Amino acid sequence: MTSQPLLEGKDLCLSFRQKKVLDNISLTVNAGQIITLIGPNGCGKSTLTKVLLGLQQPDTGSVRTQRNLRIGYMPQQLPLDERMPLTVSGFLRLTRRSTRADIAHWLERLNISHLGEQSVHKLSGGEWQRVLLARALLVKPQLLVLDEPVQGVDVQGQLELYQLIPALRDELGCAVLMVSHDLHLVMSATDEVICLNGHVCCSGHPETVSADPAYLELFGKRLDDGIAYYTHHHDHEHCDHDHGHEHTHDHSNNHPHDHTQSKQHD
Ligand SMILES: Nc1ncnc2c1ncn2[C@@H]1O[C@H](COP(=O)(O)OP(=O)(O)OP(=O)(O)O)[C@@H](O)[C@H]1O
Repeated sequence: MTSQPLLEGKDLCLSFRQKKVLDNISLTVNAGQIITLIGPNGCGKSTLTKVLLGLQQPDTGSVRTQRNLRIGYMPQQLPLDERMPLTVSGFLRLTRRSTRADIAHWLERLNISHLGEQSVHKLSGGEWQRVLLARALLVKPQLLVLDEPVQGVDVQGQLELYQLIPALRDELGCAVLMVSHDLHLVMSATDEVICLNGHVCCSGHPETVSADPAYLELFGKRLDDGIAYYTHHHDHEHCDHDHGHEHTHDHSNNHPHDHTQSKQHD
């Protein structure tokens, strides 16, 4: 029996001042799946995310979500009024139906318990990202939507956050839709990649996308320039070689896809 998708966007088009930002994009998010949208700056990743969340109307196309779907959204930016005194715990209590116990749980799970009474205006970029993630988790999401979750986070912190995402998916049984600039950083944390540049350039398992001519056209130059990149070594077995979607992972510890050892410099 196949279950209904959590979310389905069909033939989405959107232009801003005659510039086509979304060009006939369709995508489906199924329960438990981690999907990553990648693409260069300004290619429409955040816009697509907002359209899928119903925060932005498409010109044409449709979005269908499962009834009463609980979505935890971590936006790219959340401007706060600097004049408003607000602690981290106070900020998280603004989330609907959040309890003190849930807040304490997520602060501890994300290793930021020590920040509970700190002013939200005095946090580092990486700390703020974790607070925003805690806020998204407090709604007990069936779908977690993360727009550039590692923005302002140092490289070690980025690796930790990307290792955390599949673990959170397993703990909550939720699906994840996230936005990233860097396929090689996220490839161990994602089941499917959708590479955008207005339209969908290519999509599929991260290994497949990283070798796709359309992906290399967009990102290949970066590798030629000699910037550090990752080689991904599988620690799991694929059941379906043709489609590459079904695979079993070893989730026996908190870091189910620890690929940090495979970092290679060009
Ligand atoms: N509300 C808006 N009005 C006009 N133009 C917009 C609006 N929102 C986004 N754009 C434009 O649409 C394009 C896509 O923006 P979007 O934020 O979706 O890109 P992105 O892929 O998320 O970029 P980045 O990686 O830099 O975050 C950009 O050229 C942006 O300037």
